[in-house]
Amino acid sequence: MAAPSRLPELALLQVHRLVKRFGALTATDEASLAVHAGETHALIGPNGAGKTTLIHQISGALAPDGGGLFFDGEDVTALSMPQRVRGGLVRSFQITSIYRRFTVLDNVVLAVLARRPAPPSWWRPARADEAAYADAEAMLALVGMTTMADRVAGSLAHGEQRQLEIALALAARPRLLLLDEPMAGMGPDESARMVELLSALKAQRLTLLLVEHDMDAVFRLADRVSVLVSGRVIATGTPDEIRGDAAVRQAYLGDETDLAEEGA
Ligand SMILES: Nc1ncnc2c1ncn2[C@@H]1O[C@H](COP(=O)(O)OP(=O)(O)OP(=O)(O)O)[C@@H](O)[C@H]1O
Repeated sequence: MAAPSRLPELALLQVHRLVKRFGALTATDEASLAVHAGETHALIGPNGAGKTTLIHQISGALAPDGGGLFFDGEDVTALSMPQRVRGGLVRSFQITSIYRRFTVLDNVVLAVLARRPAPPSWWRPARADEAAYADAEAMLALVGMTTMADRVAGSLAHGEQRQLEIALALAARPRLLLLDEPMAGMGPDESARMVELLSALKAQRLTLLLVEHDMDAVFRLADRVSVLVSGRVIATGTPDEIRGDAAVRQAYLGDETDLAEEGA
């Protein structure tokens, strides 16, 4: 038998010909995508292209109508969201359980304790669990919130809350972190801080799949970019390859200058 001309692509996450229909609308139309371990992969596309719908299927919030999802080689298509989270496939900003009257640090400690299947010391005050506090402090350091540890979560500004949400997601020990529009609703200063935070995660080689409209951030952060148009991935490549791709430029006609100028 002849040897294959190419080894199959090794991916941490493989999205294979995924289909999602809403009535007559095909929101995900045989979309395929591979996210490699350790990379920052951005998913971009015009409004209504199906980015959020695709992320929801990857996280397990929505069941696809066809195709499959493979995480670290395992078919996870039929797994529930909690099962995926336990396996390390975690979406940030799905966690709405910020306890507004608790401190920032206590919020992260609770998230650290929650990931333990059966904590042996569940009946002891959380303060007693030094390891959980050490873990939580390390996560706050990673998201740049060490100096905010003792603040009440309800007093945080919008951008700071999103930083905290990333710390909470990190507490689940993700192997792949899905980020749906992390800069949404942020001003320039908050966006710059979020880019810094994501750069820190990238430096740790955490695998990231990022949906973002801020092209400047996308082209600065991403190792590879996939472009979704009408539910289909029409191109995947490095930021330079994507910027020069004729089909992508065509799809982004209205935003062409954005693509050409940002991150250049
Ligand atoms: N629950 C739903 N029921 C019906 N149609 C839906 C539903 N969710 C999304 N859609 C439709 O599916 C298509 C893709 O939507 P989606 O929100 O995934 O796109 P998007 O690329 O994330 O858009 P945006 O960039 O504007 O956030 C749109 O036409 C949208 O109206």
